[in-house]
Amino acid sequence: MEYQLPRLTKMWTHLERQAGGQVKGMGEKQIEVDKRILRTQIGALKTELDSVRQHRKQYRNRRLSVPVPVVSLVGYTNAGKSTLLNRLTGAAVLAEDQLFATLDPTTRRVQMKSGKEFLLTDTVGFIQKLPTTLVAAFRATLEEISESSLLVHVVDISHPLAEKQIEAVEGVLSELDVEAIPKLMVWNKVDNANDPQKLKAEAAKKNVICISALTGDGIKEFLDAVQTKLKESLVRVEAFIPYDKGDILSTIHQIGVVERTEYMESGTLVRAHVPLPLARLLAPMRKHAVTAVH
Ligand SMILES: Nc1nc2c(ncn2[C@@H]2O[C@H](COP(=O)(O)OP(=O)(O)OP(=O)(O)O)[C@@H](O)[C@H]2O)c(=O)[nH]1
Ligand SMILES: [Mg+2]
Repeated sequence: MEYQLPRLTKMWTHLERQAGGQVKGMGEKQIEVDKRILRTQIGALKTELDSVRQHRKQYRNRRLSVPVPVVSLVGYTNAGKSTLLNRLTGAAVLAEDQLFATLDPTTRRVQMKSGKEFLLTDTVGFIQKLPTTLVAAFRATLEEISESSLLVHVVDISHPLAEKQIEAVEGVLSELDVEAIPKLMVWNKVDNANDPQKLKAEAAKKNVICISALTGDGIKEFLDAVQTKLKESLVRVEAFIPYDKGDILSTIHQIGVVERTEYMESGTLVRAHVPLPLARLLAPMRKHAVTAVH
């Protein structure tokens, strides 16, 4: 609509022509009315975007209290992100969690066979040459990408312009300031490719995972790769957990890798590798660790 606004001018000149120049300024008036309607609609949409933004922020804050790593699916529109999310919902490894389902409809909790878990989030698809004003609008839904532990870039490798789409996605990502977040590239729709075997050989060389969200091909490899990447992004912490915070200790065991625990008089001293959100949550207890050691 913002794009349309300054381009309305020429739309009504035919009215004047039809009237044979009798009613000069007729089109002019109509343009003003149209502009007013557009401005009202733009205003309403902006208010709505703001409330979406607020909502998602609340989701994120609530998620922080359950510090499971968040994995975001990003990629060009139509790459198969939503299909992949849904495929995982159907897989045995995934536990649909009511809590999260109500928290955020585009986020699912995935539980691995190892017992580890993560949240998988679907995002809006990217497109080429996104106008700057649109980037701003999308930002509301894309903000949470920047808080993920891992970005999974889903590519429709069967698309003739796959290379260009990859570039476009990387371009948008660079605008979102997420360079520091680990990434995993996934070539989707291998079932649709001319030579799936050749593609898989090529992918193996590039550390890319080949999947078909449609047939389920490669899903196990995908989950393994996510697991490995998440492990690599863990942060080493040492914290003192008081006995009345036993739930935190079990969370550490559940989503982190525990190196050492030492039971002390008033709590447990634990050394572990944990996802960044959990490390943040443990920050106040890490101070205690210093006093406990000395
Ligand atoms: N052949 C084939 N088709 C697939 C595969 N995965 C997804 N599709 C199809 O691709 C189309 C787009 O899938 P979506 O999951 O909606 O794509 P998306 O990335 O979520 O798209 P946006 O939400 O627009 O960004 C659908 O028609 C899917 O059925 C796959 O592995 N193989
Ligand atoms: Mg989608």
